[in-house]
Amino acid sequence: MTDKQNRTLPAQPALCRILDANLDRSREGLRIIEEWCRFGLNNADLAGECKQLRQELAAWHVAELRSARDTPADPGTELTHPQEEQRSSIQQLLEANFCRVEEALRVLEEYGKIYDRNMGAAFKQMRYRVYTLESNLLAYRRYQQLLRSQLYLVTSPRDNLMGVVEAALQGGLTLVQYRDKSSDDGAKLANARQLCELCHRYDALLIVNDRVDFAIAADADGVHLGQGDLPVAEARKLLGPGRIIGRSTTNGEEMQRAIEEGADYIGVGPVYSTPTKPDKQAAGLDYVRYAADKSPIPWFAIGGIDINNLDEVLNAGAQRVATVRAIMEAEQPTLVTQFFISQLIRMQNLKAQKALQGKT
Ligand SMILES: Cc1ncc(COP(=O)(O)OP(=O)(O)O)c(N)n1
Ligand SMILES: Cc1ncsc1CCOP(=O)(O)O
Ligand SMILES: [Mg+2]
Repeated sequence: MTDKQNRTLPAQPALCRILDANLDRSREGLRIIEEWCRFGLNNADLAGECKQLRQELAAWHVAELRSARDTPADPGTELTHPQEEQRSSIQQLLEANFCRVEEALRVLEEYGKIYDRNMGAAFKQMRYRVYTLESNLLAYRRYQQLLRSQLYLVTSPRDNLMGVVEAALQGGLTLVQYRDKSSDDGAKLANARQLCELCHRYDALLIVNDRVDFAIAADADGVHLGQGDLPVAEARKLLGPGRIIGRSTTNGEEMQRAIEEGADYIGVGPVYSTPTKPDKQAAGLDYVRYAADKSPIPWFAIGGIDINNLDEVLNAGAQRVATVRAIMEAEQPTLVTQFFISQLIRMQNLKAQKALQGKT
C-alpha cells in the first residue's frame, strides 16, 4: 500500500480523524490480546498473528491520518463506559478487547471505502482474520485449562448449587460439570447459564453433562457424553472444533474408541461402586492402572472417590480425579477442594522427583 495511491480527492479532516482513531483502537486492542497470547499462553503462533495484524494496520496509518488527530477537541476522550473500568477475569478482558478490535475494523472498513478504494476489502479481510484468531485463542485457552485441571467437580442438584460451586471455586477448582438428572429443561438451561457465568468469573471451565443443545445454548466450554449419548463425531459437528468433548469409559475397549472418535478427555470409572450411579458396576483400580499406562489423552478417575481413598487412587496412577459427593455434600467445600488439590499436586511433584532421580 502506498499513501494516496488509490485516491482522487483530498480527504476530509473528519474522515481522517475517524480512520486515525480506529487504527489506534484496533492496534491497541490487538496489543492487549497479543500480550496474553505471549505471556499468558506462551503461544508463539497466536502472538505472531496478532503482531502481523498490528503491522498491517500500522502500514495503513499514514502521516496524513496521524496528523489529523486533535485529542484536546475530541469529545470522546472523556466518555468511558462503567464496564471499561471493571474487568473481572482474563476471559472478560479478552472478550472486551476482541469486541473493540472487531468494531474498529468494521468502522475502518466502512469509512475506509471513501478514503482509499482498497481499504474496505483490506479491513474486511482483517476482520475475518480476527474472528478466526478469537476462536483459535478460545479453543487453545480451553484446552490449556483442561490440561491444568487436576480436580473435576461434577455437580448434583442442591438448593444452594451456586453457593457450593462457588465455595469450591474459591478453593482453587478450575473444572466443573453441570450434571442434573431431575430438573426440567427450563431450569437446567437457567442453571447451566448461571454456572457458566460463575465459572468464567473464576477462570474455570463449565462442561454440561449429556446435552449438546444446552452446552451450545449456555455457551458452555463443552459437553460430557456417556456411552449411551451422542457419538463424539456428531457432537463435534454441532459444537465445532473449539469446545471440549469428554466421554465416559469403563474399560480399555471404550477408552480406545473414545480416543479414536476424537474425545478431548475421558472419565475412567466408576473406580468404586457409588450411590451417585447405583446401576453402574465398579471398574476398579485395575482400570485406573490400565488408564495410567495406556491413555494418551487427559483422563479423570471417577466414582466413589473421597478424601479417605484418594491416596489409593493416586497410587494406582491417577493424576486427575472427578468427584460428586465428596464436594457437593461437604460441610466445607472450599477446604475439601483445597485438600484434593494439595494431594494431587503432592503426587505430581513426587512423580516429577522420581522421574528426575531416574535420569541421574
Ligand atoms: C468425568 C465424568 N466421567 C463419567 C461420567 C459419567 O457419564 P455417563 O456415563 O453419561 O453417566 P451420567 O453422568 O450421565 O449419569 C461423568 N458424568 N463425568
Ligand atoms: C457420574 C459418574 N460416573 C461414573 S461414577 C459417577 C458418579 C460419581 O459420584 P461420586 O463421586 O459421588 O461417587
Ligand atoms: Mg450421560
